Amino acid sequence: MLRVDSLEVHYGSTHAVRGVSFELAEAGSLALLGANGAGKSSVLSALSRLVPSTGQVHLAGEDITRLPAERVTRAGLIHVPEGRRVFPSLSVHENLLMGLIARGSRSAEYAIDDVYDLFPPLRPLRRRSGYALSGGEAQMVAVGRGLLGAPNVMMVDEPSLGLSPLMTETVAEALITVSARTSLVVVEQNLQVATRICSDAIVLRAGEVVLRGSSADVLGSEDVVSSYLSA
Ligand SMILES: Nc1ncnc2c1ncn2[C@@H]1O[C@H](COP(=O)(O)OP(=O)(O)OP(=O)(O)O)[C@@H](O)[C@H]1O
Repeated sequence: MLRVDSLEVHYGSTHAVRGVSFELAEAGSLALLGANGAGKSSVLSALSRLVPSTGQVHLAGEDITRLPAERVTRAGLIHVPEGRRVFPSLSVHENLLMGLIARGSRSAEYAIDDVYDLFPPLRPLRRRSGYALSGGEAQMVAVGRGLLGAPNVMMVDEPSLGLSPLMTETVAEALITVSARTSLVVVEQNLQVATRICSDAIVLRAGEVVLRGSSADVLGSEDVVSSYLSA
């Protein structure tokens, strides 16, 4: 579903992503792990064309390497960014509907009611403004908005960041449900959460892939600990 070859990102003299390659099968799920500054978010930003990069990216067989950001989204590579980016002056319901713009003419995978079923706490909040949401509520809206964009692949950056253990659990359970029918790439600092959501994982250190395998194997590896301790 997604094939990434030899991805490179430079910010001036900082070489943030160094030759990263991976493949994600249909309905596959991949965690991108690593210490602060390892390059995880830069991989997602490069794939969604928010930062310049070199390398090749294929989505569902289509070469999307040179497409501008909005066409990448319309092709179905949907980025749920760190910090959620919920529109403060729109209601929960309106924020969710914004996801439909990304869907374009592709057929719907999820209806808005599916999103409320996935995140029941959002139902009574449908008229509440974005600015009045808690971090967890905003994260549910951000993921729901992504799903309404009919993702071929949804990339979720730090879903548990700043959330309570209970809210982390709600979001993780929802993403596990989503992973049964939607391909996922998840950047996550919380190793346990990431490896529960995703069947496979890669570990980045200083922009390079240093470990890849099933989530169980990666979690059991001693290298993963050292990767987290040394950026
Ligand atoms: N816009 C930018 N301009 C310059 N340097 C950047 C920019 N964004 C990231 N970097 C640098 O690129 C490297 C990789 O950062 P990135 O945010 O991709 O890492 P990360 O693994 O996602 O880290 P974190 O978990 O802290 O978000 C870091 O050295 C960071 O300082």
